[in-house]
Amino acid sequence: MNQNYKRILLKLSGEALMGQYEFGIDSDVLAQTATEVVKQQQSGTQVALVIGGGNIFRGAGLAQGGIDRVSADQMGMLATVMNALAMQDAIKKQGVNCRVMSALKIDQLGEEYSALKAREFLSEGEVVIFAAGTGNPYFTTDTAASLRAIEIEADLLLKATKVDGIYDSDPMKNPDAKRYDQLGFDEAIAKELGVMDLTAMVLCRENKMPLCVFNMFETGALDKIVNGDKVSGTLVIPE
Ligand SMILES: Nc1ncnc2c1ncn2[C@@H]1O[C@H](COP(=O)(O)OP(=O)(O)O)[C@@H](O)[C@H]1O
Ligand SMILES: O=c1ccn([C@@H]2O[C@H](COP(=O)(O)OP(=O)(O)O)[C@@H](O)[C@H]2O)c(=O)[nH]1
Repeated sequence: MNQNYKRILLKLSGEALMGQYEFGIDSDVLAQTATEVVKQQQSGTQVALVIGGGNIFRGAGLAQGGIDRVSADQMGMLATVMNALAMQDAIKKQGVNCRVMSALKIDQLGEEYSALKAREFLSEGEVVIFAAGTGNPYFTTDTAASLRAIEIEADLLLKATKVDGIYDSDPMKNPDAKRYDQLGFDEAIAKELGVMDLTAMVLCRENKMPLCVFNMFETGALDKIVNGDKVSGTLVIPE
């Protein structure tokens, strides 16, 4: 049993699932990610997931192409449902019960979201994937991840992304950017450090939800973080 975190919420960007492709899902990445999740579940940590949809559709991009923003965001939310179904399958194939709970009603594909039910499923050892973001347009899956982490009373929100933490400026644009090992929400919000959207950050700050940003391609990183071992990543702590 991991001593540090009993229940975690892991946010994966949709783009991370693309792996070597330019669109869609790389089955190797899917299986590797499922293995890391299953490892946590089997060592006694309760794991909930939020997966983005950027590997399929992003509302803002579709809207730029002329689709009404609300419809475009609904398409984005449906993309997160597709990713959730793929991950559910990959986790189940490794012998672990996994449930999709959707913020939009899609009865045949997953059940309607309920925080109380989600907590029960997690307590019973199921992995729970929260699909369709918050269910509302103009939001992101980062915000959905913060909200769900708070609602299910997670001990930690983890954002797995392409970079290995939060820097003082975007490391993809500035090669001299410096990474924080740790910082407070006030500083992250005041400096508008772009790794997570502000709505998500503010929700975490107001509800004292600690956040860890790490590189999802670093094998074993999730395990180390949950066990309190050092990885290159950034911990954002509530003040
Ligand atoms: N201060 C910062 N620290 C770290 N990453 C940042 C920062 N500002 C912007 N970013 C960018 O945020 C991205 C991570 O966010 P993510 O939500 O995974 O990607 P996307 O917004 O493409 O879905 C990184 O690829 C990085 O380029
Ligand atoms: O609460 C939400 C969450 C997501 N989305 C839509 O779903 C898309 C995919 O989510 P996101 O961009 O957060 O995915 P990621 O960048 O993590 O892959 C977004 O662009 C939005 O169009 C939304 O409308 N409401």
